[in-house]
Amino acid sequence: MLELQSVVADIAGAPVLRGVSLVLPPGGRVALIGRNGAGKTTTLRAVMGLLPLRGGRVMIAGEDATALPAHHRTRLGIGYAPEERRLFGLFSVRQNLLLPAEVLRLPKAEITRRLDAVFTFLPELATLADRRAAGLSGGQGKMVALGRALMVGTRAVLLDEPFQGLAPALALRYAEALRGLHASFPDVALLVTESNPSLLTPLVDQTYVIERGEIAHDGAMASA
Ligand SMILES: Nc1ncnc2c1ncn2[C@@H]1O[C@H](COP(=O)(O)OP(=O)(O)OP(=O)(O)O)[C@@H](O)[C@H]1O
Repeated sequence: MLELQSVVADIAGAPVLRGVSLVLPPGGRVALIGRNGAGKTTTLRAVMGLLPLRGGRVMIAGEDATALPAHHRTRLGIGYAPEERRLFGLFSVRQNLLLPAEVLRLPKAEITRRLDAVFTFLPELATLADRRAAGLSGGQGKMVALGRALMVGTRAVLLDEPFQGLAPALALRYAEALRGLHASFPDVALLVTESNPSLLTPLVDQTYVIERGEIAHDGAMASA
């Protein structure tokens, strides 16, 4: 569904990704584990087309997406929840969820269908729907960011360190939601980053370890 082939990228003249290759199969669940600064965020940004590549290719659904602008990648069904959520504070939770689907000019009935599916999957978002995003806790905001990624991520969602800064009870709830993702959205593949492998390994089929911009190790995990 998604494949990085020897992706090389620099930031401010310094090499940050040094030939990263990874495969996210359709409906698969993959973790990208690495210390702070290892290149996890940059890898996800490379998938989304948010930084120029010096080498390599990004394949999405069998198509070479390397030269495609970010909004085209979203249109191919990739939802992205960045680490720092980036919600619109003055907008309600519902408006934040609707926005990316409206930007894609999806038909109204399809947007409603997706919003219903997200509310069924994350009922806490239905409860918060009319609240302004600015008034949410960090953990609530992470849930909204997950829901927002699912509004457009019909093929894959990319979650950047979703557990970072979550209180333990919310981390448990978030992990429970990720465990249920496949049952509710069987076609949606999951690529999730984290610095602490113990949080994610029970939730994924495959894990890649990134160190200083290089994939150091990959292996299949026992399924949850
Ligand atoms: N805007 C920038 N300017 C200069 N260097 C940057 C910039 N953004 C990232 N880097 C560098 O690129 C490298 C990889 O950063 P990246 O954010 O991808 O790491 P990460 O694995 O996601 O870690 P973190 O957990 O800190 O987010 C780091 O060495 C970082 O210092």
